[in-house]
Amino acid sequence: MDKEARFKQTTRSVQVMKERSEPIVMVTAYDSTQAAHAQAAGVDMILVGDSLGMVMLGYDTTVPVTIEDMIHHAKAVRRGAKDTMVIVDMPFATYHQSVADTVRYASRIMQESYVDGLKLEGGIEIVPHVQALVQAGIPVCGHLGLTPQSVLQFGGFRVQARELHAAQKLLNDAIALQAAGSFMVVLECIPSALGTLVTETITIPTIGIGAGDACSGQVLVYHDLLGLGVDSRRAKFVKTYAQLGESAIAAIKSYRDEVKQHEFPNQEYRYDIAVEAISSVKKHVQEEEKA
Ligand SMILES: Nc1nc(=O)c2c([nH]1)NC[C@@H]1CN(c3ccc(C(=O)N[C@@H](CCC(=O)O)C(=O)O)cc3)CN21
Ligand SMILES: CC(C)C(=O)C(=O)O
Ligand SMILES: [Mg+2]
Repeated sequence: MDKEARFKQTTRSVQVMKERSEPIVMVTAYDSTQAAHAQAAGVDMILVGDSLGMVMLGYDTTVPVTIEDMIHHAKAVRRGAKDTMVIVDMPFATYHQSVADTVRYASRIMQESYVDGLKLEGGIEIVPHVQALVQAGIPVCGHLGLTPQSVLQFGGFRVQARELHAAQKLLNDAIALQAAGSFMVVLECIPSALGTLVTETITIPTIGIGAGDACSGQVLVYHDLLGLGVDSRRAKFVKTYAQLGESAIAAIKSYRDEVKQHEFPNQEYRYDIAVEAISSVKKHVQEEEKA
């Protein structure tokens, strides 16, 4: 992999990318190997999403994901992609208590995993928390539209902000997050015309996932874009660029068959020892048994 110094994006450089209409590419990663893949592919930034609860830990939603889970995976991602901007999701209900608690949780993630910023779901309701994090020097990314930590309130993963009032609220939320000092905002699962309107209205970059092509950048979940999932159910916004799940199953089947048929490990995969050495070992064992 390339050892040359790599340009690492910053809050300022992604702002410039929006101004120059240069698309920002983000992908999720949850461990050091996935992070190394993302960095080697040259993405602009990596998200340690709380989607890790669903794709890595087998939960049905992101609600059970803890601060410890996030720090554990964020540390691994940081080790695997030292030269790429890494953003981490604050997990469920860790920025809804006192502002002091929010700063404490956020500081733990920043200082223990050494990442470059945090992402929080929500709009005007969380503005005091966003302001406190920004005051503490933490780069904050917002997240509007389908905010999966509220899936139990939404009654399922569904397209958001299709009605006038909800669309108006989302635009106001984006403006409020920008005013609170956010450097970027993720727009998830909303009509593409609303993604365009938000991107044109605020000056900070927007990162879309199911929010159309006018956003300043795009994000996809690692497992979705690589076709790693066993579950074939996926959102409309997911484009699958490989079928690695099928490849993995086929490879493990081949391994299984070769072991069962005594084909693996053949000579190529074995270690040698001098014939005299092994016969002396045998002799030694036989003498021990007699004694
Ligand atoms: N693998 C994975 N990919 C994701 O993008 C993702 C996660 N997990 N987990 C956390 C959230 C949950 N997300 C989801 C999950 C499901 C839909 C979904 O099924 N959407 C329907 C909407 C149907 C409608 O309202 O009309 C779709 O068909 O797109 C959307 C986003 C996005 N995030
Ligand atoms: C889907 C993205 C935006 C996310 O929040 C996650 O992966 O958790
Ligand atoms: Mg998330």
